[in-house]
Amino acid sequence: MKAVLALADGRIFEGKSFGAPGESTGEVVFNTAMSGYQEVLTDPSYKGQMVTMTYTQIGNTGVNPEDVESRGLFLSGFIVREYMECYSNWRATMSLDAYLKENGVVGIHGIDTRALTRHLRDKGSQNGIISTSDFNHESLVAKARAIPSMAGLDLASEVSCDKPYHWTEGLWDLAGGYPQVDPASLKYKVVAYDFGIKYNILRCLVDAGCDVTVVPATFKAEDALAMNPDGIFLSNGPGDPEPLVMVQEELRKLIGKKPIFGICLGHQLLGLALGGKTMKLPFGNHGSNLPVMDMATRKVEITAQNHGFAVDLDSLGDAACLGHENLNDQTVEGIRHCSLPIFSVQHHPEASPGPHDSQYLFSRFVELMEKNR
Ligand SMILES: NC(=O)CC[C@H](N)C(=O)O
Repeated sequence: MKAVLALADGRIFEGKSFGAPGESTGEVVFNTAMSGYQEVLTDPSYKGQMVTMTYTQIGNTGVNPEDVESRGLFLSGFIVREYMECYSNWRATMSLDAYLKENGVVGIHGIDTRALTRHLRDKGSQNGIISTSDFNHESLVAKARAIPSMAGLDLASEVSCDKPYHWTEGLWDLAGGYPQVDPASLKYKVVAYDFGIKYNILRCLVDAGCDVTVVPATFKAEDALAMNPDGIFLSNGPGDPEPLVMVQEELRKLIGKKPIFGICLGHQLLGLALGGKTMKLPFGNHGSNLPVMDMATRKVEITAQNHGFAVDLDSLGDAACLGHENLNDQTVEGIRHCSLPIFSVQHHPEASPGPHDSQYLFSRFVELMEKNR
């Protein structure tokens, strides 16, 4: 079946349908990870976006029930060069096409994803539409133009959990899969704010010795403090951090009370709570091969990233200093409070998918909690 991708600026890509048929809109972004498409698909931070993979063949390893980063698929479209229906992997239980159909995600394959990526890189991320029913270019472009910009959108509250829950699953290994860890062996009580949290963050926290209670995005600071945690964690999530004003207000009440660690949207919200500003990047960083420097050690790590917004360092004044720097575009990759045990990173130390270079950050959080007990 035919499918068409139309961008708001009028660029058209004609290809074939895979996954669910229908029509879907979102901000089109490119991801440069060479593997891990299932983790990309289940990352809630992609809500409201359509993802194109720069890697050429997608689907080869099928889909399995274990490599999921959340309870579902939140992205609005998936765009690939060559979809491989014939999959092979000992863990696979179904094809990618069947998985996308089952989850209602519209896909398109057989298009020139290199041209699409270069276009987005030169012109910036923009809204688009994939359709398997309307092939009229003008009508499609008009529909793509009608959808709201990602800037200003509060999407985190749509993917957060409804009520608090306890997490005890540790990191996967070949011999035993995902272990259930005895909470009695976990030394540090952590309240993790869920703005669209990825499971592997929770697993990394457990692996570092944290007894984690996940709470909704709207959870009040006083309720978090009443749980007497050793530390507060702020998760990744979709959309623009700026409209989450209530969350920023609650975070302000936590600053100075407990050690805090934030990742991605959590990092951006922390920047805003500290009085800084965030901005939209032209096309952001989405991939698992992005170089970052830890300013404390001046070591370079290769990181997983998925973001379209960034913290503006100058706007923070003396409230925080640069903790990590992105070596590709020199954007703020992390901040560190000058006197309090508070830090955050824009990238993803939990990887999934991606390298594990940054996993030390979970130990850094634990060290802060140990010192401040
Ligand atoms: N992965 C994330 O947490 C993304 C944060 C935010 N939605 C951004 O695009 O920058």
